[in-house]
Amino acid sequence: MFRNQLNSTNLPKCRLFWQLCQATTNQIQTQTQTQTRQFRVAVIGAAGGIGQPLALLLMTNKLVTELALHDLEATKGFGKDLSHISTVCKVKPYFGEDGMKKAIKGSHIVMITAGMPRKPGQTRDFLFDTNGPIVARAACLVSHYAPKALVGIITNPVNAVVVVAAEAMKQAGSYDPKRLFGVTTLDVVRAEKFIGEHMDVHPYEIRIPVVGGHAGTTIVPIFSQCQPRFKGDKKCIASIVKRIQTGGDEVVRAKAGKGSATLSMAYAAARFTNALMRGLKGKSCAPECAYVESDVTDAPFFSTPLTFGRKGIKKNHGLPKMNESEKKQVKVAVEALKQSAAKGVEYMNKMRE
Ligand SMILES: NC(=O)C1=CN([C@@H]2O[C@H](COP(=O)(O)OP(=O)(O)OC[C@H]3O[C@@H](n4cnc5c(N)ncnc54)[C@H](O)[C@@H]3O)[C@@H](O)[C@H]2O)C=CC1
Ligand SMILES: O=C([O-])CC(=O)C(=O)O
Repeated sequence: MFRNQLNSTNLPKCRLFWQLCQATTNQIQTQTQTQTRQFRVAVIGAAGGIGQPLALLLMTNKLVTELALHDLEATKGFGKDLSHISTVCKVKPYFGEDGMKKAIKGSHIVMITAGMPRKPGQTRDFLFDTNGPIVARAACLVSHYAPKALVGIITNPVNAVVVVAAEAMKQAGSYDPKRLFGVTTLDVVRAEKFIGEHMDVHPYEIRIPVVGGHAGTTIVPIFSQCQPRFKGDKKCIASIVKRIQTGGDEVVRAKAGKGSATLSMAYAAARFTNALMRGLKGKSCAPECAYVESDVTDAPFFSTPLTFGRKGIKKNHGLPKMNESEKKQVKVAVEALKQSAAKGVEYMNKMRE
């Protein structure tokens, strides 16, 4: 409105007055932008295949004020590159062992993508021995240096390393189950894409909960709750469910030894981070599924639709209504997830000994 007034034809034509008005408008716009852009987000593993495009997407998010980029590899080069993008977001590159602590300190959100991706023929579980300790250390540092931060874990195997993170935080003295998330958004993104293609509907219009975990049959898309209503027979549903469950393998095969999903994952992680930030700001956002500690099933961690608030999870919406076939799939997922959780706990108990 103020801007419209300034642009009004009633303004005196005096040049100096006009320049002053313009300067004030710019100042107001800058202040408004600065006031709405207020989160420091740390990306751990930032130089990697997911980390770089995730940093780029976050750089363009109006809610991010500062991006802390950490990797064992140098982040200075691509950090400098990003810092030339004309948004008000500041870029802070960190590297090396000590850098992780500095990147985490003061962050409102910490997205962990550090660790090995799998190769053709490997399961996500194969990565546990390598990635478990990386996630444990990052979680421990969050517990010490940013205990109020919301933490999104992308690193695989999500089903087990999120439990490792929880145990590491408990051992470090500060763990809040409302603030720790295994990022399963890529499963939802894939479901929206594949269903959208099948129904010839824009993927943005598809809403479907994908519950459970993030590996094979632990990924359970609830087609009976798909909106708009899914059009297709049982055989068709089974084939799309299979494609969602093996979407990761599809990409790993196509990349033929050069890693796993990176760009689609960065898109999914940026969407998830945006939902967390909207929650922190007290703004509304459609529920997103994530793998969190819960008592919704017998598995200690389970992905269900969540609404976010200023302290992380505001509401866990629990399991959606399901048909008999979906209930059976959830049962299978729960058994597998109980084992993954036990593996995470056992690992951290051994570390303590
Ligand atoms: N949750 C999900 O849906 C998905 C998870 N992933 C997982 O994300 C992880 C990362 O994948 P990419 O980015 O493709 O791998 P990448 O190998 O391209 O990048 C990983 C980065 O982590 C860094 N790193 C390793 N140890 C570190 C440490 N201790 N501290 C800081 N940085 C460290 C590496 O230097 C590297 O730059 C993998 O475990 C992969 O399986 C991948 C796709 C989807
Ligand atoms: O499959 C992998 O290893 C990476 C991943 O989690 C996915 O693409 O869903």
